[in-house]
Amino acid sequence: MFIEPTRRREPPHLRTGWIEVICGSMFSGKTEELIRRLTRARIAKLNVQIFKPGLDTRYHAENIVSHSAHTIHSTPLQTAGQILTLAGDCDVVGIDEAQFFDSEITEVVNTLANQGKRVIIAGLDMDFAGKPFGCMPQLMSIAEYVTKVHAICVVCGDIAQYSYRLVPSKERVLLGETDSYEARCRRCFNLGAEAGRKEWAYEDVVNDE
Ligand SMILES: Nc1ncnc2c1ncn2[C@@H]1O[C@H](COP(=O)(O)OP(=O)(O)O)[C@@H](O)[C@H]1O
Ligand SMILES: Cc1cn([C@H]2C[C@H](O)[C@@H](COP(=O)(O)O)O2)c(=O)[nH]c1=O
Ligand SMILES: [Zn+2]
Repeated sequence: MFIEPTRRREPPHLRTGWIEVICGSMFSGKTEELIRRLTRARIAKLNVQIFKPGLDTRYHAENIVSHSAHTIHSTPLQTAGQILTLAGDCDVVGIDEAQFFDSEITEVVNTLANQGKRVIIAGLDMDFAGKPFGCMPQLMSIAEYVTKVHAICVVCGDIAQYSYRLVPSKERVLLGETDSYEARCRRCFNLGAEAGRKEWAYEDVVNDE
């Protein structure tokens, strides 16, 4: 369980911000963990601002909603650069579905942390082909704290780190839920691919970078 650093007690001129990344497959509890940390920050009476990419409209146009229906209000944005303007003088910035933001997000979160803010980011570390997703490797590199959470493989019950796509699309971005994806362990993910239902070559995946 992630416990918040106690740097808040330091005098303002010594206080620094930092970056936390919560990553994993679909259904692994990234959003629940993000909401848990942001809720605790609010209980600590910190000023919290929460953002998500505008394209993620699956459950709600504005709210961040977990698969288990936990929810918290957020502001949907088109570009990462907008976060800098809208974060204002808040203490904590939360970002969900970070893999969908443009590459400027890395510079944006560094700037926020350098301003003394705590930045908590949740996102998919791998796409449906099992390849690193968009800006996530960069964000994990620059973060002070990285938490990888795991789902349960729906085939065998083992620990799952892959998001297995059930529908025949090779587009990297394809919004969906249990209708289109299931959590799978390494073995069951590879067995699915070998069975011929999922023969994704990396070159076939639309590279958005
Ligand atoms: N295969 C699965 N493994 C674990 N949890 C699952 C699975 N399928 C559905 N869930 C539900 O999803 C919740 C996690 O949802 P969420 O935080 O939105 O995950 P993520 O943001 O990583 O996709 C779990 O608490 C559980 O209720
Ligand atoms: C693997 C994968 C996922 N997506 C989409 C599917 C969902 O709409 C989100 C992930 O949501 P979650 O909160 O992590 O469950 O991303 C995608 O577009 N491409 C992919 O490869
Ligand atoms: Zn499995």
